[in-house]
Amino acid sequence: MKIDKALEAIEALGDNHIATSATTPLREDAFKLSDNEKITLIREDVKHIMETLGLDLTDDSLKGTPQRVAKMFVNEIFSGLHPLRKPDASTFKNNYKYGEMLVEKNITLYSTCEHHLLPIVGRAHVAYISNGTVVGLSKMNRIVDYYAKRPQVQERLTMQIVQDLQVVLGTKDVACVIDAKHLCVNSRGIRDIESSTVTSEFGGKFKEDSVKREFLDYIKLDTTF
Ligand SMILES: Nc1nc2c(ncn2[C@@H]2O[C@H](COP(=O)(O)OP(=O)(O)OP(=O)(O)O)[C@@H](O)[C@H]2O)c(=O)[nH]1
Ligand SMILES: [Zn+2]
Repeated sequence: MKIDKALEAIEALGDNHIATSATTPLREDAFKLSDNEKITLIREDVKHIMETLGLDLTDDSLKGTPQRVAKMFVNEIFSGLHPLRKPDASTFKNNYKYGEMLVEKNITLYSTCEHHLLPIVGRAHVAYISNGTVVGLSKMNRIVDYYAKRPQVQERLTMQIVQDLQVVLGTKDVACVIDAKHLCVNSRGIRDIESSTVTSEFGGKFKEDSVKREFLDYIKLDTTF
């Protein structure tokens, strides 16, 4: 069942290469190799990088690194590239007729900057106003995590979260704010440890000043992460 769903998703991608700017740029053959085949190839690539740097891969502490990094790329930090891993977002009818904004705030976010392959660490805040459908709370955290587990730019990540929830909930009234630190800015290059990046996407009613303000008041950006 899940495989059929994944194949559908892969086909949809195939027809939609250019799509919107919020689509992760993927090759047409992105899912031809199995995860295990990818791990084997990446292991050799990491080994090559380490050897080129002059490291002795017979050392007890280093010898497992290529396999460890390959597994981490495929199964963990870039696992959200695979449509098969998209979370099932259980939805329910809004029988209790809750008509106000729902905010899931301070969602822990770990992603990877696609320019340097260094961590992005921060918080995502997601909100929606139901038009008859509600989604399980944890599913919002899961959707954030799924898109975060890709090489990302923060702008695209923010838009992907909103666009996905708009489909799941059948409404444009969805918003997301992300406040995150990019280690490529904090730990290398300009090495500005204090700066963080805020991005936002406001759909439907969230474009209205009063609704946007209510959401921003709820989340009162907490910069302690
Ligand atoms: N817009 C955007 N830029 C990002 C994001 N993550 C990293 N970057 C930036 O991507 C840019 C890449 O610029 P380059 O000049 O090619 O890279 P670089 O020589 O390593 O640049 P420095 O980081 O300034 O040393 C840098 O300015 C990064 O700060 C992101 O999520 N969104
Ligand atoms: Zn970067």
